[in-house]
Amino acid sequence: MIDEKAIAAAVKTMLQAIGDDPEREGLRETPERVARMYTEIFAGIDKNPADDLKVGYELGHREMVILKDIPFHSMCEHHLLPFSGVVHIGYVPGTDGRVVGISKLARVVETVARRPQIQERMATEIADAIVEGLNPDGVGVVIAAEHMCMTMRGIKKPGSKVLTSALRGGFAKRAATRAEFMSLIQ
Ligand SMILES: Nc1nc2c(ncn2[C@@H]2O[C@H](COP(=O)(O)OP(=O)(O)OP(=O)(O)O)[C@@H](O)[C@H]2O)c(=O)[nH]1
Ligand SMILES: [Zn+2]
Repeated sequence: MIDEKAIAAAVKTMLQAIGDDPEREGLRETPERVARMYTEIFAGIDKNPADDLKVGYELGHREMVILKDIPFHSMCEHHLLPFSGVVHIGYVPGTDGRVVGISKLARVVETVARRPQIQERMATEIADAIVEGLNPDGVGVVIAAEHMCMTMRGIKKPGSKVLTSALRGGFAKRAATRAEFMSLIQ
């Protein structure tokens, strides 16, 4: 449960600590506003992303399904600055041929993005949620993102892209499955 009062108090302390005046007109409502925003952008903390996959269909489909270029914004847990980009997800249904509504894959992305994150773990959590929720033959996740902590501060390398992946089941075991996925998401 997100404690908006505690967030607002902390933001007020931080504004004072950077030497600004939290009582000046422009900042007076900022602590509460940031608290409401945190409730929105960290809404995935207590959720199990596999729950997003409960509504499925046994279509008997046994070929690869891909949803690519799913846009997301998340917050890097090191600096609490955004990192943003796209996720590509592919899976091959299991022996029951169970598939989910395509939007449910994007819901999994939303759930894991709305936590303090690192990009590697985000890929892992998406892949593991699909394994748990769908029991597929295999799943592949590739994420390409730009990190504000590397563009607006620190090393300042705008345009540099971080790529991470997580492969499970047939995507990890079979080079041909992996190659099919990688060529389709290009
Ligand atoms: N592996 C990984 N690293 C990340 C991610 N997001 C941010 N980082 C890195 O986290 C690291 C934190 O490094 P520190 O040395 O503790 O912090 P810092 O002094 O602010 O580091 P600089 O960014 O190099 O200035 C940095 O190298 C960031 O680039 C991510 O999603 N995955
Ligand atoms: Zn960072």
